[in-house]
Amino acid sequence: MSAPEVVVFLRPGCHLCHDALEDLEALREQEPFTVRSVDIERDDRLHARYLERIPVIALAGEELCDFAVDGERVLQALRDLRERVGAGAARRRPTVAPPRERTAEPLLRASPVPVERVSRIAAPPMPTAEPTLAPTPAPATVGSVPGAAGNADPAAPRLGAGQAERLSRYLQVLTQARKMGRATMSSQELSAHTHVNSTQIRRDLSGFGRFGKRGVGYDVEELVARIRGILHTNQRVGIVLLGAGHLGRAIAGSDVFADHGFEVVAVLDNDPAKIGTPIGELEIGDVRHLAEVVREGEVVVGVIASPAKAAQGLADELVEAGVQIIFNYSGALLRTPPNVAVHTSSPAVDLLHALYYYLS
Ligand SMILES: NC(=O)c1ccc[n+]([C@@H]2O[C@H](COP(=O)([O-])OP(=O)(O)OC[C@H]3O[C@@H](n4cnc5c(N)ncnc54)[C@H](O)[C@@H]3O)[C@@H](O)[C@H]2O)c1
Repeated sequence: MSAPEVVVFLRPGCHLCHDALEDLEALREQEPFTVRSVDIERDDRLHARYLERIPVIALAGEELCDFAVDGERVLQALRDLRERVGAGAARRRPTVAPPRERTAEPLLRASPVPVERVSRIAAPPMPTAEPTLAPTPAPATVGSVPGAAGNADPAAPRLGAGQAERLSRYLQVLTQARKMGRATMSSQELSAHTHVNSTQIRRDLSGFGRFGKRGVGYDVEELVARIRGILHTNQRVGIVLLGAGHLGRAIAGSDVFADHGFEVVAVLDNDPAKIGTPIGELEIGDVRHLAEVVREGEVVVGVIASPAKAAQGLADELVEAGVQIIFNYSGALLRTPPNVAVHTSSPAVDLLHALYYYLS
């Protein structure tokens, strides 16, 4: 019997696919088989069918696993196939001519897809420098940072809102890990800290090149740089902080924003007793100079850390000054034009979420 053929549906640049080929190579020490790579990008039907699951590993027309090689499953399927072929050969033994032994059925035999024969398993070309995240349809996209667009990575793909949100969470955890002196982090660990399952994480990061190393994990430094490039936060983003009270002082004195490339260019308040006094490395400015500060400091984000009753007025002034992203700590329900993104921070939200699962 000639060696059965395992088919791997993949695309170039997918590091999970590359890992799968390496894993199959290792399995060949335990069972004899050949490997055929099929590039799904050469066939629309295969692309539509497998894009979200690559690498998909198949044997004799049956899909065995996706995202990664399940070694046990593949070996078992090979053994089963060997037995089936052996039994078939035994049943046909009375025939005069020795039967031509069955080999594994190629999946999608009629497919016109040109396939690449891999006699020795070799890694497919891995253009790791370019992100290959599939662009998501326009309505769910996240706009690039106004005012920082000149610095945006032109090669970075448009991300869906969910993808951008998850990448921001990965970045937050990885940045913290880096601060704590960590050089690597596994996808399982990233999953535990972000509450995103590790398959989703691997899928999100698979277009970023080969950052993960089996048994070692992601290189924290490299991945931080790469995600920041994709999220366009590898450049300075100016912030104006409104309200120099307890919260304003805490923010100004911490690196909560600085860690991610945000620079607090000014802290403004309306209390004459506070104006002109130091806060962090700055001096508290007069909120009446807001428009000027936004213009000269190339401010992109306005952070409201005032009492709720002052928040709408401050939001109006930010919009008037041209700011399109407002980070609202006050909890006030703000009315803003549709082109302005308001993010309201409430520590209670995450707790409410956690409580729901605890109680139900
Ligand atoms: N989301 C969170 O995690 C979180 C945490 C703490 C506080 N908060 C909220 O943040 C806000 C600030 O809390 P705090 O404890 O720092 O309050 P605070 O009273 O200590 O400070 C508020 C500051 O805003 C200034 N201010 C008032 N009106 C202003 C105006 N029109 N323009 C500019 N400055 C003005 C005040 O002079 C004061 O310095 C509150 O709305 C609070 O509920 C949110």
